Amino acid sequence: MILELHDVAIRYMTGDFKEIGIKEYVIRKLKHNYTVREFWAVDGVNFSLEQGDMLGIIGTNGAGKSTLLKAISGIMEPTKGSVYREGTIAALLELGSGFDGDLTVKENTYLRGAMLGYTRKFMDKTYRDIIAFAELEEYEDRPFKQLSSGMKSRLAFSIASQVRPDILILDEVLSVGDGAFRQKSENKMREIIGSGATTILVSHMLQQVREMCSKILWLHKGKQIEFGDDVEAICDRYQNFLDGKIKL
Ligand SMILES: Nc1ncnc2c1ncn2[C@@H]1O[C@H](COP(=O)(O)OP(=O)(O)OP(=O)(O)O)[C@@H](O)[C@H]1O
Repeated sequence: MILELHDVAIRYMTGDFKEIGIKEYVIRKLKHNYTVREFWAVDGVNFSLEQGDMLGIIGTNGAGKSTLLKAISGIMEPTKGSVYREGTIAALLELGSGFDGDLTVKENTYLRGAMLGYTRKFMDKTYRDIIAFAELEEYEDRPFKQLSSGMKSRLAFSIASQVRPDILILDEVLSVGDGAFRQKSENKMREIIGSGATTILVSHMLQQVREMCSKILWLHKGKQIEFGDDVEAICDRYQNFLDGKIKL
């Protein structure tokens, strides 16, 4: 067992103090219309993964997929339940975030490596491969903010995939970048899966999920509809739901 989620639920508070700021808070308090609404974006998710699994998370917009990934990667604590993970974890969420625009591409690469728990020595050894894979040799001494968004995601993908985490989380990563890079990143993903890493992928491209994943988690409005290794059957039912043949 490399990852286990037990009854995970995540609540967002909307309109609370943190979101609206102090001025608005005081105004609303004085007018007696300060209300905080709670919203459960993820509610009651249970599943576990073994080493080498590739999980595909599917569900329509707002199903809770990205929110769940944040809890899995540790960016967010679940409001209820628990997430147990083993080994190193690298998450490619909101590509390009977590970088410092004013630092160079090289500095950012080392920084990201350190955030993933890798030593300077390891990064010295891996750095050239990271830059070569991202095809950013000409940019290594430029400030990160000068990269195009496609280049930023290439760098993020390259770092996460070259450093070989035990668990790799990808949020729609394979749909960014141009055609040539997409092919290259898909091949890299297969290599990572082949090497025994556990991978989690969120994708709206059902065909990609069918081809690459060994397990499927289907979320709808925060609830877990299905989880299992019968990829074809779950994807078929999800497709039927998308086509309006199944109601939830
Ligand atoms: N910071 C936030 N505060 C309040 N509500 C939020 C916040 N972030 C997300 N939500 C809500 O939580 C729900 C789940 O959002 P999430 O981004 O996890 O969905 P998703 O399945 O990844 O969607 P998509 O496929 O559109 O990317 C949505 O209804 C969204 O509006």
